[in-house]
Amino acid sequence: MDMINARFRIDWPSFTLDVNLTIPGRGVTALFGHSGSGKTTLLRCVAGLERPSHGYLSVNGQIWQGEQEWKPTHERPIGYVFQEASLFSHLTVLGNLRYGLKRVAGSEPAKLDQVIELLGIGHLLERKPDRLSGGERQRVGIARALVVNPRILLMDEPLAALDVKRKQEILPYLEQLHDQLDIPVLYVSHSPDEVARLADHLVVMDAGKATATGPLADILARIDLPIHLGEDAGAVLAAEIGAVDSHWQLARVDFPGGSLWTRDHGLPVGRRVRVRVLARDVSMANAPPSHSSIQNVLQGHVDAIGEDEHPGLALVRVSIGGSQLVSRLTKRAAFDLGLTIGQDVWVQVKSVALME
Ligand SMILES: Nc1ncnc2c1ncn2[C@@H]1O[C@H](COP(=O)(O)OP(=O)(O)OP(=O)(O)O)[C@@H](O)[C@H]1O
Repeated sequence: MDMINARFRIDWPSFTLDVNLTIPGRGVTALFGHSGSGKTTLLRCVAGLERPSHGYLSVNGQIWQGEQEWKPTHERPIGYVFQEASLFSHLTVLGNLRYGLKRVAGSEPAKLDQVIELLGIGHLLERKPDRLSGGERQRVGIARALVVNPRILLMDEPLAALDVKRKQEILPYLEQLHDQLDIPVLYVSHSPDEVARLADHLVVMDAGKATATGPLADILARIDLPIHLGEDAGAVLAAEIGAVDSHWQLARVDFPGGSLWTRDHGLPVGRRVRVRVLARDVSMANAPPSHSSIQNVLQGHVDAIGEDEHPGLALVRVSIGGSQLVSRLTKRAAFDLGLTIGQDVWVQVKSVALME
């Protein structure tokens, strides 16, 4: 089975990286954690830019680092995308992509046309980099990383240097990477929103260690992790558009165990989507609510109770059929409801973010 196995130990005077990871060999794995937790250092180890004293790395069956082996960076088939794309200013976009192609030694280059289409940069090919917006530059940077036909794509906060509008512009292209690329992507981010939209798999980094690793929905629904997300705490559900109410312009998203109504985005019935439900938008009751303007009411049972960042708040995980939602409520409300593990509850969901 396709896998990435990575074991690295680095001892610097003020920082130790010590990880032992198995990551799927396909899809987007986000390396998520606070500043200084070691995300970039881990990415650099995979790229061969750091040489850990103890290390092992195999990427889908190829060993890049072992007891005896060490492949230097230029022999590793990687694509690397940084916060800001450093394009050659004297070359056009096409010139920059062709320059990238020269790096391909021995292996078949990616199909240039496919990469250009994937990133939607066909209309920019004759432009020089100084006539591109930040988001366009970054799309060209990603295309350049892909033309070398890498076996893994490493992305280090590729949206961090962009303003909100540019981020929104580039996110749909990044979302397509899941479906269209058959190589693994390691994506460094400290934005919960980006991670919720883009990642399939999550590695949570804290002080040089990987404190949790697993499928995105499972890790986000864990309420016992040392990394708290504050206002961004919540769950992500894999769902499908189940029905559209064109009169009220609403769409129903179905997920294992239930369904929720949200604004219609014009997506067809049957389309697979992701749904993000923030913990602050989920309230709880121990009887079915009778007079409420909130239409999204689901029945489930409490399966975990944990601490929030704020001492007056609790995080409660509720299991609904095969899915889990997280609710954030005051400890006083939790006490008043007499919440215990296994208790039946009704959750009301005030707002649902639909991600295509
Ligand atoms: N070459 C180096 N020598 C010594 N210490 C280093 C070196 N490179 C990074 N560090 C330290 O290692 C720690 C982890 O840095 P790293 O850049 O991997 O964190 P990060 O999680 O990517 O942070 P950010 O989100 O801010 O980019 C930091 O304390 C940093 O100062």
